[in-house]
Amino acid sequence: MITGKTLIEWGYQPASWFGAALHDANDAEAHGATEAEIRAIIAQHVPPPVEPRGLRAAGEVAFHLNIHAEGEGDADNIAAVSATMQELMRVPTVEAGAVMPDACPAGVIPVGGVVAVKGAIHPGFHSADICCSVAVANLGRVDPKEVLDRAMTVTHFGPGGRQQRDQHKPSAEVMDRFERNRFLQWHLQPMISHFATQGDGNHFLYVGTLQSTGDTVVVTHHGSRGPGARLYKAGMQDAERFREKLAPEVPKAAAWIPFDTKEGQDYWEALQAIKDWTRESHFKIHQLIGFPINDWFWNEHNFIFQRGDTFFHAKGATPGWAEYDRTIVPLNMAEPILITRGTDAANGLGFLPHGAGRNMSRTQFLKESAPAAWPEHIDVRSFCGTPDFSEHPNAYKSAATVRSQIAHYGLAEIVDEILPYGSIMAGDQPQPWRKK
Ligand SMILES: Nc1nc2c(ncn2[C@@H]2O[C@H](COP(=O)(O)O)[C@@H](O)[C@H]2O)c(=O)[nH]1
Ligand SMILES: [Mn+2]
Repeated sequence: MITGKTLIEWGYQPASWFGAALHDANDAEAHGATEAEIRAIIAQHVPPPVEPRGLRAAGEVAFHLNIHAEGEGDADNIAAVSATMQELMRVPTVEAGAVMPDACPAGVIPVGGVVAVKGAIHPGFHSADICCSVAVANLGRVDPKEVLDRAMTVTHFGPGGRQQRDQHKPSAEVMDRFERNRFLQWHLQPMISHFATQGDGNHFLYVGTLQSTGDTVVVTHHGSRGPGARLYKAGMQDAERFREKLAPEVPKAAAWIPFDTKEGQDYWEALQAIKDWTRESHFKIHQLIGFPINDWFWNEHNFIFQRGDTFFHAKGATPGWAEYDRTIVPLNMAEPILITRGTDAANGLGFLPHGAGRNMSRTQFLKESAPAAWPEHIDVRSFCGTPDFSEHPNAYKSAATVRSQIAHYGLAEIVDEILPYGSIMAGDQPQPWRKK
């Protein structure tokens, strides 16, 4: 009998074609074929070698730059973002690119960067915070202070998940999709313990009033937490295996999983399950606050979006086509949050900004500015007790500039605004690993 072990002894690497080859080989053996004849049958099943894809020449594919310098630090920031985009456009799967007005450099793809790709999923372009997103709940004419007080007792910030007595579950449908997906079925514990948690950094729970009606609304900002980070890690490992064969010249961080493979299909389904988990996680926090919800919407701003046969990888950009009737653009804790409607502009590849972005790192900001208080007109609370002033509004780029550049590049219209009352942030976390 010819088995996989036989094929390996004959010098083949295990691959998906083994099944059909073994079937035909054993059939031939049963009909009296010689080893030479069987070897010939096996050879017919071996797919032709794949020609590795190299990097494109610099400048071969252009990108749209929807940002221009207006304030201090903008020019350096734009130069760094453009340099990253120029390298990114050399990746052979990438067909188009765009930079949003809130862009800032960050690894292989800038924050505020969008790339259009055919037939491939690049986990490195959504990074660990898969499906970072914003969600709005309209609670009607209730007292914003009471909303913030209640929210402080029911949300969760900080590392890890909720204690067992305080845990909530996503829907049975989402849990079932996790259990059936080979990328997610190892992460059932954080799927529950991290549900309805917000993490840290610039994730927030913001309470404000709608400019159009005066209604009180809650806006949450967080992503897929531990389950998403684990999915990203597994996706990068699979992508690296493909990169070694398909495009060894491409940087590891830009590796991809071909969409039309079993791995590609499973990873895509895992992304959709993670997205639904994240949407439910926002909604659960809003429900826990305990007021009836009159209106609810959300959007992802760190995700891969499929339109036809193109996969738009958006690292910090808001989708702006008809399916997304109302989208949410936060700027900083002291500014209104914009309710936007994208224009599906070609120069934005259909996207609009997802915030204001930063011109300098948190560490640099604290070194240069070190604010000692939050702006007086807002009620800011630090979940972990100590304020994290790297989240001060001054740490972000000018909100006015981002607003004017949204208009200048025709990326969206602003349909309403949420005026700030106050926010809950994670606050400064003890980071014992940094003290070493
Ligand atoms: N309303 C608030 N907006 C904030 C706050 N901190 C940051 N931001 C804005 O959000 C975007 C999105 O950040 P990202 O992590 O998804 O890249 C950021 O660019 C800021 O403009 C806040 O406390 N309140
Ligand atoms: Mn985000």
